[in-house]
Amino acid sequence: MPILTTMAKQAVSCRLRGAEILQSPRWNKGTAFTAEERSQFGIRGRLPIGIDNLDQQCERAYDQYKSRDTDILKNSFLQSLKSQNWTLFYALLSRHTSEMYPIIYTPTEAEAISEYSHLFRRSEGLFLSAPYEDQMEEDFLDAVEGRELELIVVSDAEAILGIGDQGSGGIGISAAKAVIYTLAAGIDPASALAVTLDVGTNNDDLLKDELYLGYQEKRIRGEKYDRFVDKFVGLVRKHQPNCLLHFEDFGVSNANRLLNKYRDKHSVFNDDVQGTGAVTLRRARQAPASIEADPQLKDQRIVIFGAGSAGMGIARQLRDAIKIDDGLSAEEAAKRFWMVDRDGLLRKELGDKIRDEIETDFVRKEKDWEGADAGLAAVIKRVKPTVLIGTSTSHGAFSEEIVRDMSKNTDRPIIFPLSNPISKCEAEPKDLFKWSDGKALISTGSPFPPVKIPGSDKEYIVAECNNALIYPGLGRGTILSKAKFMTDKMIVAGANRLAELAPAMKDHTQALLPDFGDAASVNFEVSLAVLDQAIEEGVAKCDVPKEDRRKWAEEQLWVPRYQDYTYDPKGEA
Ligand SMILES: NC(=O)c1ccc[n+]([C@@H]2O[C@H](COP(=O)([O-])OP(=O)(O)OC[C@H]3O[C@@H](n4cnc5c(N)ncnc54)[C@H](O)[C@@H]3O)[C@@H](O)[C@H]2O)c1
Ligand SMILES: O=C(O)C[C@H](O)C(=O)O
Ligand SMILES: [Mg+2]
Repeated sequence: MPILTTMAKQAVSCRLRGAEILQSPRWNKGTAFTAEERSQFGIRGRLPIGIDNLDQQCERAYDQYKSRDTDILKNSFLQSLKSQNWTLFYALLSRHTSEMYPIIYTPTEAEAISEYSHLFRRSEGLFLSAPYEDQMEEDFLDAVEGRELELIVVSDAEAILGIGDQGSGGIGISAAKAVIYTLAAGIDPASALAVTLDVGTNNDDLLKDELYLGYQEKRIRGEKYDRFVDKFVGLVRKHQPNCLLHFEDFGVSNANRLLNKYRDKHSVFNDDVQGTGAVTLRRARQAPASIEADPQLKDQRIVIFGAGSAGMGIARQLRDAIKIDDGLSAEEAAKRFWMVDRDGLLRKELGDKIRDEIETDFVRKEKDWEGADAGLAAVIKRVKPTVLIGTSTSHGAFSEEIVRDMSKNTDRPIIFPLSNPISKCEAEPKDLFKWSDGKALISTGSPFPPVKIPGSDKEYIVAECNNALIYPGLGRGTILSKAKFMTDKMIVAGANRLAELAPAMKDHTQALLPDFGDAASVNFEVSLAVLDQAIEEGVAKCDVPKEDRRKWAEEQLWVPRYQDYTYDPKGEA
């Protein structure tokens, strides 16, 4: 689906001329500069005489894209296009969204990040590095260039997808998430900034790599780390008080802790904790709707494998939903969960091995777990779960034995191997389908092709349960509302709207989450729900009458379309 269209923008005045305008991805039109603009901006002789429109440019760029043989080469091509011309880059993506999503985002982006120092050609975003802590404000202001930002995506790169500590390569995830905000939620790329906090790396390969480009020391920890992050958040609050601060892929000991530290001080959002929780809640709620027994969430027995940022975020969201729907206490609702991590089931016996921020409600207290085998396979045998969610980064952990055991006890086992990229996924959909005799309801974190249903010409569509289906809309709604904080109720409102948009709501044979090709229209609806909730809750700083909100929000979408320029030495740059 093409990106939503909006009102045409006025001609803008620009003060860049000559090579400068051609080298600015924000302003550059390449061969689409008109004859008049070429003359005004002093670039007539710098371009071939032919003049293209955006469609022609997209056609040429698509041919070039197609000629790259591998996904990583396609990714490099698109990165390079982005550094040259934002309008063309986003116009191309919006014409080929389903095809290019996995190239600019998960899973290919993981490969680009892990090879960052070797593939490096041109930098983007802002690197705040530990040795330059005292110069942080200067570096921040230089990168912001006097703009009023709507969005900052920041990562310290300690837990990139499932591929772990990637040091300075983490800029790739901040930039990729920002791209999705523009593509799926119409955020103007000039009002977004990707940031990496380069606090060192504990990745031995990077520490040894002569070409590594980041701060080549062990990570700073403890008070020093907290001071560094605090200084950064302080700068955002001081210079960009209305900007949404999106945290991405922080390590497990920091993700939830930092979210809780800042969430009542500024508009912050942790995608791995809150975005993943929200999208999985919608997916888990809808799965039972497609089976005969139609059990409620509270009737499910839920095993989550990988009790990190995403696993715990999902557990908390699902627990809160059960609590609200059924009037249960948090403690009672938590009894539906069995959290399994490296040391097996989170159970009382583990004592100090359980991380501080894990609520005791999620730790099993039953005496008969003491001294018992508490590994995943044993837990599946004893607990007989109806839902199994993977956020462990442990490739292949959902074995044939586990899936067959689970399938013995439930008509339609709900199995979501959510770890990214594909090399970390707990199981492949085709295997889950086979081992469950076609009964499993499957969702994955990375894209997978449909599974052929044996003995039929039909295919099972594997819904992609990735936070990108919801975070752009959650963020956009918060930005539109100028809310001081992103509240839990705003997230739930967005998640509920997402649920209504699943193709399966109209036709049970269809996918249980919308397709990524529809991400722009889906996230637009999510953003409206978040905006409504923020206004209703009284946290919004804007107050647009309800009947005008849709049109008002549409008018503010950035769309990849060329505007007319006039040269003005006092214009924008
Ligand atoms: N689909 C999505 O939208 C989505 C969103 C967020 C995260 N994820 C994926 O989930 C995975 C985890 O991400 P995270 O941010 O929670 O990371 P994290 O580091 O915070 O958590 C990972 C957890 O898994 C545990 N673990 C690691 N190896 C294990 C093993 N062999 N057995 C059992 N437990 C093990 C760790 O101890 C940790 O508690 C990643 O692959 C990430 O890509 C997917
Ligand atoms: O980046 C993604 O694809 C989803 C998620 O944020 C992750 O960390 O895996
Ligand atoms: Mg993430």
